[in-house]
Amino acid sequence: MAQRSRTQPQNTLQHVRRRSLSDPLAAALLPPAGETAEQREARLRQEEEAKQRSECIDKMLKHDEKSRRRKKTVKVLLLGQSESGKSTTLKQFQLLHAPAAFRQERLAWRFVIYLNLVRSIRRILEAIAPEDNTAIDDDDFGDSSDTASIIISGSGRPSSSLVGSQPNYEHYRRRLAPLMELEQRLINMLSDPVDNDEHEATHLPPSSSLPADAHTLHHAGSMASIHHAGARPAPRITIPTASTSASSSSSFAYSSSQSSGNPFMSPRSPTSPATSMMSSGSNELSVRTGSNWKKHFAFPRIQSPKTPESGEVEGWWEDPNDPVHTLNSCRAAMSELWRDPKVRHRLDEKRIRLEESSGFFLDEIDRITALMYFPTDDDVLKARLKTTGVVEHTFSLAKNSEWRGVEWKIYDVGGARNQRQAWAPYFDDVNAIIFLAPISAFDQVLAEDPRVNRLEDSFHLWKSVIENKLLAHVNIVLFLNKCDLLRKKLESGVRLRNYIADYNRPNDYETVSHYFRNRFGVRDSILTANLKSSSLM
Ligand SMILES: Nc1nc2c(ncn2[C@@H]2O[C@H](COP(=O)(O)OP(=O)(O)OP(=O)(O)O)[C@@H](O)[C@H]2O)c(=O)[nH]1
Ligand SMILES: [Mg+2]
Repeated sequence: MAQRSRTQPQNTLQHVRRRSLSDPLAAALLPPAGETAEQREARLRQEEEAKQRSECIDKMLKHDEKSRRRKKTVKVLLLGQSESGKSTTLKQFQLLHAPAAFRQERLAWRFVIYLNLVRSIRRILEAIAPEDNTAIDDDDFGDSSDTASIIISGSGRPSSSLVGSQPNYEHYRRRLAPLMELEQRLINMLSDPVDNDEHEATHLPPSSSLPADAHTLHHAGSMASIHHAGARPAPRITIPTASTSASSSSSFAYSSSQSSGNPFMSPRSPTSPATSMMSSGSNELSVRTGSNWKKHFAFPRIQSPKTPESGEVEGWWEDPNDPVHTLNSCRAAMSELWRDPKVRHRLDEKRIRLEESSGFFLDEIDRITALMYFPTDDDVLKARLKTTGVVEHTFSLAKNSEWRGVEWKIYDVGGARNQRQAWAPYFDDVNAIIFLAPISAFDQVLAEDPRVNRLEDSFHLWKSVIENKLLAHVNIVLFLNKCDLLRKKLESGVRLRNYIADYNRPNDYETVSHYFRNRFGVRDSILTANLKSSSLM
């Protein structure tokens, strides 16, 4: 055996020498001629060590690659103006992919839903207030600058015939006064849950008073974490505001009081049919909550059974201080108010369509004010809470999904104008952007600036995103959102032609939505270029 092992390398050597005639690499690796037995042994030992080192490196590389694949992260940024539906889209992701966590938090949304309902009631009371005193007393209603979201469209002003002959709604105001006190209490509760730590915001300034770099956030998931707006260095980037960019680049053929060059009809124009356009949520209260608000409210105080002997369930409804009691005691007055034909007529006169506004729960007063009300998935999706700052949500898809092993990070941002400066720092680091444009908003104006049409703002925001060089490598998905509201709006007789003068096609949903699809740039050359550079086309 020993003899064989000594002669075998010589045979191999001869073989290699023969091969080396035609193989330059093999020739370069040939042992030196006249190699002694000791030299050969040392060389073979070195070769063996090198081979082991190489195998070890291969193993490490394979391991690194495996763990890199295991930890692959996809980052998605949700963009769009305020109330475009970003947080709702995120909730839908959560419901689909992390339903257990979503459902665990449902109870926490109870207070947001109550607040939405109370604010709709306040909005009605404001609308039916005597003409010479449209603002409701601060004593009754807290900060009167905070109104619920409303949608107003069409050309109508309140009929002058109503002035002076208004029914007296005083009894509603009297019966519903406890709700106005409750509104403030709910706001305080949401902003200041008892287990908030001292580093989190614990107060609720109206949105108008939020500093431009507001960095306190609310989040919508147990897996959320907070990103302070200033946490990343911002690359140089400009997101033009609609008011500065509207006149120059729009390819929209909107009619207008065109002297300004603004293709959208000005809501202030005396000749515009949009004279009564109002903000969708003027001075909407921004609830600045810390990350603990859901944790605090999500754990129901339910004990079942109440005692070993009884089958009764004990819960929050037995706490006399729970907000549900005030709501429950006002439910009859709320229902009467909402069903009162004169009140509805007044809302129609003022072109206020609360049923299309954010956080609309007026059709479900009885269910929502029930003592044992527990929000459904749909209720949570419908609940409206404005986002301030940027919130990061992390989750993984189901194990059997083709995306298993991939970690998803979704960034939900505030869409109001004073929030948009927080977007840019995320641009250089995301894989995809989902941009939401609510196409039902063609007859609305921004809450932050009632001179700007919401659709116009959305369009210019969209353009500034797709034209942005920093985003040239990013996959951009456009969601034309609130299609259900668009359909309802058109069916109720609101005419797109009144807002886009050279729109001369039918006013049905299919034609209008197709028109918006085109307008939002599926044919846009810049979008095409961006999609090409990101290998999507
Ligand atoms: N009817 C209808 N309502 C929607 C749709 N998408 C969102 N909403 C509602 O619109 C309201 C506003 O949606 P949000 O998701 O809070 O809007 P946002 O873009 O996060 O707004 P900001 O946080 O202010 O930037 C919520 O009450 C949602 O339930 C939709 O497609 N149809
Ligand atoms: Mg939001």
